Amino acid sequence: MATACSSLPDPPPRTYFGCPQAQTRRQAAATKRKHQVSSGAPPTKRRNEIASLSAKETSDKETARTFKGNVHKTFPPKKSWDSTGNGRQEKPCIKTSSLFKNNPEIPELHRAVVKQAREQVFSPEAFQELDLHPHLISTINTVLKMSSMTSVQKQSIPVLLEGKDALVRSQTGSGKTLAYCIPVVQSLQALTSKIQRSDGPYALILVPTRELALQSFDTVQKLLKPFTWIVPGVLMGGEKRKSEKARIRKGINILISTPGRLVDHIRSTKNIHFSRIRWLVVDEADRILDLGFEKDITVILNAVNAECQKRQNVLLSATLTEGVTRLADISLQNPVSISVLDQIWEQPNPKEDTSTHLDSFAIPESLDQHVVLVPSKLRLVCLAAFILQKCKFEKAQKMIVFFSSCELVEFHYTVFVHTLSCRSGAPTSEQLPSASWPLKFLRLHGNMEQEERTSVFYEFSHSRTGVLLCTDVAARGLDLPQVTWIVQYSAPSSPAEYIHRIGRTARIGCHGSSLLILAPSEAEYVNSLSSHKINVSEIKMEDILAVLTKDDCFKRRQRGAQKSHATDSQEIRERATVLQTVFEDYVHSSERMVSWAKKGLTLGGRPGIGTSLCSLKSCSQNTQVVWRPAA
Ligand SMILES: Nc1ncnc2c1ncn2[C@@H]1O[C@H](COP(=O)(O)OP(=O)(O)OP(=O)(O)O)[C@@H](O)[C@H]1O
Repeated sequence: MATACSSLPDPPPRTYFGCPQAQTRRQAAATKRKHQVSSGAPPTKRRNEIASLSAKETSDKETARTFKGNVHKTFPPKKSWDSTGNGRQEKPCIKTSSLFKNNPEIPELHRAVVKQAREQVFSPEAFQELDLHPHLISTINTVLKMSSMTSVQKQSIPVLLEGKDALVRSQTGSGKTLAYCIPVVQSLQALTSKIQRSDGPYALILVPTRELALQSFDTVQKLLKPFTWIVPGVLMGGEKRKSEKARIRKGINILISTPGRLVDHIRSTKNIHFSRIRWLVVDEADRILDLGFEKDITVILNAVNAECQKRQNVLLSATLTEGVTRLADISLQNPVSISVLDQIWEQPNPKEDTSTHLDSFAIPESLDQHVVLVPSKLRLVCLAAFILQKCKFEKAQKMIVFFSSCELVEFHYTVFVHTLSCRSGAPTSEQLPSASWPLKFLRLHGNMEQEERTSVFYEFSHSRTGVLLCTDVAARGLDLPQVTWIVQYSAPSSPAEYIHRIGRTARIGCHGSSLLILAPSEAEYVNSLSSHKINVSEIKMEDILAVLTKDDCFKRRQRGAQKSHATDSQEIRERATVLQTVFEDYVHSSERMVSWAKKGLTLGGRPGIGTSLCSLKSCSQNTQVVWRPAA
């Protein structure tokens, strides 16, 4: 696997945590480093306090308090780093970054259980029952390998085949792409004067991101297999304008584009015209607006209206926001409104405020949603433990982790690749437990070159396992098969964002799960989700960290054959600290990594990352995080 960035330092690859001796050496080095950072040591007063307690007493008390979330105390006494001069050194007691100290209290979560909106994914009807060209039906059956329609397809396709405009709303992963692609292909192949490539666009499909453009293009291309005279094409940022201009000149009949790139061509490409447009489709309308493309959409609508008035318009969205309704008002004419919510939701209770109905989102029934409250300093180890638990100790899991910025993605990707991945050769039995899977990390964000974005997208799509670290670039409509877990490391900016992120799993009736990681001060967010009829159940942080006891890689190394008398929670705490030390050690292996960690912290990060990794001095401060929606 490629390293995160060619400009990054590339220390020798480590297999997991390496051998026990190497681990001890790293712990020692980390300890030494920390001792050298004089400001990182606890103040004298506190050290004296600590010295008056026995190590075990201290640890037990501290662990117990931490897991209750009420921590204001102490640290195991630090042994000095004592060189005897004969080459033997007294190994230090593991020095922690005070991971379990000075953390805010973890509040009890009291959430109201609400009735979630539900949609039936599949309808009993088959595509054969539609009035489609037989070759189109056989392509759906044999190329796409689909026979039954989903509910949204069952409701939308006949309406669109009748020539009406439509506003289509249905949950993530319910098959909206085919709900408009099938009618578009059916109507264009049936035109009496056969379409010529040089005619230019008959259908314009707007999607929010490049990956989604590729995905929709792929679907259209498959459907067009029997209708070779209709040429599809994709325009998206990141590609060479010159080659796009050449393709436009040759002719594209079904044009799929991101709004920004199309506006670019409207302004600068002579040969682009919309005089024959029959279809205008805005897919993922809510995401297009979220990304600030409203102005671009207006430019496109004006350009199309100027050349052609008579066409069919379709707007599709998983969530119905105010913006989508506004966009529907300006772009659709007498639309049919299609929603797949269960009957019970379609007839709102007269006593119920209708605004709650509008703000409620349908979530796939097969999606289990969880939340965990984690103090800032423990977030990184908690995330790592969760990844290990799911993707290393459990079979065939595929996970997406969402971050709020490209810098955070790059930072975590580099740290994880260099500390958790098995990159060089097969792991030895001592390093890894027998029932373990190799960990593969990928990352996807908007600052990557388009070529790499595309290749990561395809690699993750086709892989059965792996962990994709990404920004919301991956939340928008992407269909990444078999994703089993969605983790939100940075809180979403809105409930709609939450829905789109978790919607990358449990698609088309499959089972999936999600985990939202919140700081204790963000606990209120769970009630905000409840108000949108979204239910999450709590997982305790210590249950996630407990996975570290499954693997002796995380065991604190002691001199001689001393027996550990640690309680379970103390053992977990010590192992979390070993893991944290590995991360800190890696970050401190170069100035560049340290400054990168700080950058990640300032550009969209939270104090957790910085306090635990790049600023040992400030980590002794009790950091309270105020929830700010991710940008
Ligand atoms: N009738 C069908 N039978 C089986 N699979 C289907 C059917 N229709 C679509 N699919 C598959 O379901 C998956 C999800 O479809 P699609 O991406 O269109 O969902 P969506 O509703 O647009 O989701 P999102 O709102 O997240 O963009 C795709 O892999 C698609 O191939």
